[in-house]
Amino acid sequence: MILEVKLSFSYSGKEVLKNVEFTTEKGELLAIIGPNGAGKSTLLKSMVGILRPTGYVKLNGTDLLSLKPKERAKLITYVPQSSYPEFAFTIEEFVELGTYATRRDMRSALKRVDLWEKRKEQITNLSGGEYQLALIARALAQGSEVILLDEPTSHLDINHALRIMELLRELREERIVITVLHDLNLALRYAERLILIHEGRKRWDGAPDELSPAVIGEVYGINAKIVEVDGERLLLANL
Ligand SMILES: Nc1ncnc2c1ncn2[C@@H]1O[C@H](COP(=O)(O)OP(=O)(O)OP(=O)(O)O)[C@@H](O)[C@H]1O
Repeated sequence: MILEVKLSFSYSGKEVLKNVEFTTEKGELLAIIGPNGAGKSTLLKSMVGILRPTGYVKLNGTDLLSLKPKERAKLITYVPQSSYPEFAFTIEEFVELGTYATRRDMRSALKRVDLWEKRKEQITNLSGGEYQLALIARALAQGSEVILLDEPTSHLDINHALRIMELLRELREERIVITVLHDLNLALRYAERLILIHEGRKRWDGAPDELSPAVIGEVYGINAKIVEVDGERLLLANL
């Protein structure tokens, strides 16, 4: 399974995504990093067809952007940045809603994120972290080959954040998983590949081990240092 992407996008004349090009495959957890306003969400929304970019998103040679929305939705799923649900569904209704999920898909997705026991509860009763897990379960139930996540660990405590990263690492064996991450240390630790976006362009692309503090420092406008602790690379930063 191979995904080839080349995209540009403008918001009413202002180009915010400038010919961003990359290829990824199943088995590689790909993290998109970059400062606020760099174009990361725009990239994901363009890939899933919420926005109408120019370029292509080819899955095994088929351009997903040329498919009808219903057909596209079976192949690529987007987990948005968590915003609080407005309607009082139960968790199981929420996961089934608007997807092609069967009851069996729904059950296995909820079990996978540890929400099966709570399935009869109202979605509005969940904590921020549990709601994020429900969003991910909904995407899993959809069963698409490509899953895009926009900052799945924001608002989460360290325990939930690590659980989600472990889940993504597991999922990347079965699907193409691309996630926007703000937490660079989570990205360094869990991703196998990083793409750094800056001012709408791809600024850097490579393995976390190869990312230099100088590039991070320049793009984020900080003094960055990478130290090694117990074999893991950790980013330290100050202004
Ligand atoms: N609806 C919109 N109309 C006009 N400009 C927009 C719109 N949404 C985003 N932008 C602009 O596009 C650029 C990229 O925004 P985007 O949300 O993709 O950045 P991001 O990297 O995801 O940022 P963050 O990390 O803060 O979520 C920003 O300059 C932003 O102001």
